[in-house]
Amino acid sequence: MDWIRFAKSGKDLTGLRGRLMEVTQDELQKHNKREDCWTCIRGMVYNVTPYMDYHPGGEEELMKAAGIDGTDLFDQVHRWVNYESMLKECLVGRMTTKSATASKGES
Ligand code: HEM
Repeated sequence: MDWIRFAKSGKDLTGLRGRLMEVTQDELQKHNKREDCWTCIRGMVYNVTPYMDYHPGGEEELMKAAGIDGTDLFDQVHRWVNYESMLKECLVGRMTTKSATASKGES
């Protein structure tokens, strides 16, 4: 099956059942493994774990952006790729604008 069909198959690709969350830097960094991989592109955080096997550039390349802001890496290779449309079902949420210190102690 190709990625677009897989992504539209109705599976819960983020594990969040469609809910979006505000993602802190700390949280993003935790998801830096092959089996649990998030990356951030232009402020939006995506769970790219299900996309791993489908990425035309391969797993190793995609893993370079694991748990970090992958915008620069992404732009260096393929600025024109429509990731927003491709990864719509993988959207976890937006990076929080709060600084790590400001959000400490908040629940
Ligand atoms: C996270 C979202 C990403 C998406 C949706 C994505 C999507 C794609 C797509 C659609 C292609 C094929 C492009 C084409 O043939 O014109 C591709 C190729 C490639 N991607 Fe990504 N990519 C992502 C992230 C990354 C990152 C972070 C890197 C590097 C660190 C990367 C490295 C590459 C490389 C090296 C190729 C192969 C280029 C080639 O052989 O022609 N990608 N990617």
